[in-house]
Amino acid sequence: MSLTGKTAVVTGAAMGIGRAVTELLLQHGAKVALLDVNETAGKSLVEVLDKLYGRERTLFLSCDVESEEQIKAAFLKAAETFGGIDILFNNAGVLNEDRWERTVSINLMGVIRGSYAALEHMSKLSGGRGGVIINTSSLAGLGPLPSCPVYTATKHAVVGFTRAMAAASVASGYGVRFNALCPGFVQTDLFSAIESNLGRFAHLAAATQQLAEHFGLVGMCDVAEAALDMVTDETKNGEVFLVSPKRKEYVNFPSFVQ
Ligand SMILES: NC(=O)C1=CN([C@@H]2O[C@H](COP(=O)(O)OP(=O)(O)OC[C@H]3O[C@@H](n4cnc5c(N)ncnc54)[C@H](O)[C@@H]3O)[C@@H](O)[C@H]2O)C=CC1
Ligand SMILES: CCCCCC(=O)/C=C/C=C\C=C\C=C\[C@@H](O)[C@@H](O)CCCC(=O)O
Repeated sequence: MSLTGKTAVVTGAAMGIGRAVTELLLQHGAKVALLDVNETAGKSLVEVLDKLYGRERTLFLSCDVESEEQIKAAFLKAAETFGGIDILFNNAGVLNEDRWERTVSINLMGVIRGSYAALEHMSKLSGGRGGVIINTSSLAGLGPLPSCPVYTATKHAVVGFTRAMAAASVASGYGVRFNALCPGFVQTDLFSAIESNLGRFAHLAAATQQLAEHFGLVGMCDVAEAALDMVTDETKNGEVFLVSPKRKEYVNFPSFVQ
């Protein structure tokens, strides 16, 4: 699928992985609505992107994915400004084992809120053109990170939600593909702040650091390219892309169908 003229919405777009994927989508010709709760970072990023890609191709919208109302308003604004929505990158996420209910609300419920709001614009059943939704999970969505059980649970849940929605979309005729991105450790603010966000598991910080050293850091470009692959390859639906320093591959899950 060519991205020229396509419209994307990216949550958590102001920094880190969301920013990298936003830039790659722009480089490939898409128009991007950048949604983030951090207005300062979002607005200053859009100023930079406007100069590189043109003012008419970017739009910053202040949006907290914990709020269904804010998500709906932002998606409506994006669709009205750009003429529909073709791509959603549900990426906003936090790691905070102390404020674990908020972690569930952002990492899992934010993905659900975003997906359902996007379907109102993207589903062929509601007059949309179809398209693709990519949800950011993690390597912690495939195996446990002992220092952050709630974060691990949200990321496993994102994988399950994505795969079930992919099947539901086919069965319902939405015309929307759903795929999940599972990166290993990436050097971002979320990663740098681990030690202060582990709550009752703070004593496992050193072990997590050792695990990160064992795995190594994934390059931001590799993560963004994996997301792009799942956007542009129209054969990919219900797929999960694992991106670690040693492995860049679609995950094979066991089949329980006889
Ligand atoms: N950094 C890493 O090692 C990995 C990160 N991930 C996932 O990637 C995603 C992005 O994380 P990073 O780029 O590392 O983090 P980051 O902290 O660099 O960026 C996260 C962005 O999301 C925004 N955000 C946070 N809460 C929000 C909310 N309620 N509503 C809207 N925006 C919100 C932040 O303002 C920020 O711009 C997350 O879902 C994270 O769990 C997955 C695997 C590895
Ligand atoms: C605590 C920092 C978290 C930073 C953000 C994040 O999501 C990073 C996750 C990175 C790595 C997670 C690794 C988990 C590893 C093991 O559980 C391992 O068994 C996973 C194996 C998956 C596979 O089948 O290869």
